[in-house]
Amino acid sequence: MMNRNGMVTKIRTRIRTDLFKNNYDLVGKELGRGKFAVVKKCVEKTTGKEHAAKFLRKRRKGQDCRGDILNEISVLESAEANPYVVALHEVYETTTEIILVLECAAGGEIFNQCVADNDEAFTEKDVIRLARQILMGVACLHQNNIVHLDLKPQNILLTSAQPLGDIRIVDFGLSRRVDIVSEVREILGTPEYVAPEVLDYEPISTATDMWSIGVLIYMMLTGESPFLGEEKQETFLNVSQVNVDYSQDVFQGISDLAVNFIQSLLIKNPRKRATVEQCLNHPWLRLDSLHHAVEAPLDEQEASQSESEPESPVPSPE
Ligand SMILES: Cc1cnc(Nc2ccc(CC#N)cc2)nc1Nc1cc(C2CC2)[nH]n1
Repeated sequence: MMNRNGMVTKIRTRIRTDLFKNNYDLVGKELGRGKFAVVKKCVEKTTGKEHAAKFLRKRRKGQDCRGDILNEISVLESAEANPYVVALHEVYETTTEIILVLECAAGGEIFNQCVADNDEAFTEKDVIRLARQILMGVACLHQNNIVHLDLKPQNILLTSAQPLGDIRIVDFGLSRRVDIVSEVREILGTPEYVAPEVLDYEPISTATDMWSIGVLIYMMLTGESPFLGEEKQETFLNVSQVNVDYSQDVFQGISDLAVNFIQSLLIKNPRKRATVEQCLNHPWLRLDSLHHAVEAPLDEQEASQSESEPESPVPSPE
């Protein structure tokens, strides 16, 4: 069943009402905290396996938000077959909260690598591999007519940071089914990463996520947030005017194909933006396979080397 703004309230997962703490021990410090949720690492008593418990308050600002939480669960269920969307293990309910027991991605947020200094920063080859995984996860959502609406470096986790593992897309608290939702009632997401149509209260679509992916890849390659201003208003203006710095200062050592990939996404008109399928076919993502190609004769290698990118780590912000 779907309510007025495209949120599903029917789910397959059994909601347990026995005590979460009978089956799990909470360990270590908090993993994350939002306005209405806190995430803590926990260990399942019967298996010793680590999970992440997301405690979601059912009542927010005096409103019953149980339907929103069931929507998040339903989105996780629809992507359960995709390896790059975080897996849902169990669900518990108390009088005040719903607890999602989720797969634990031990490597944490890619945000930390985006802002890391040189030796821990991503190489372009790392970013190509991780970008492909992000796109395959988002493709699964878009094929189910679901938009994430909060794609940002804090919501892309790693199974392992050293050695660099695989990504997991998390936090479907703002997700919507696009076949129902065409208008945004309030500004969703984080200003630095949201598409112009969200700021202009215009219809959202799968293209709204593609803009955010453009911002994500820009940050993973350069360590800089393309639209971030001193104040929120400046950030909004930068997004609305698509003020992006593609200069050599920011992109030195990064391939032209990578820049072209980002430019195909940071486009104001949503209809002109690349779709997730078009991104998965972009030559930049095949650059990585070039490095494994049979060694070309030296003169061809030097020629191709000028287009493709050296192995140097991407620059961190000054
Ligand atoms: C090691 C770790 C470190 N930092 C975070 N941050 C974080 C980011 C976004 C959200 C927002 C959400 N959802 C919650 C925590 N999550 C971690 N592991 C998780 C976190 C999770 C599931 C998603 C909670 N599995 N493994």
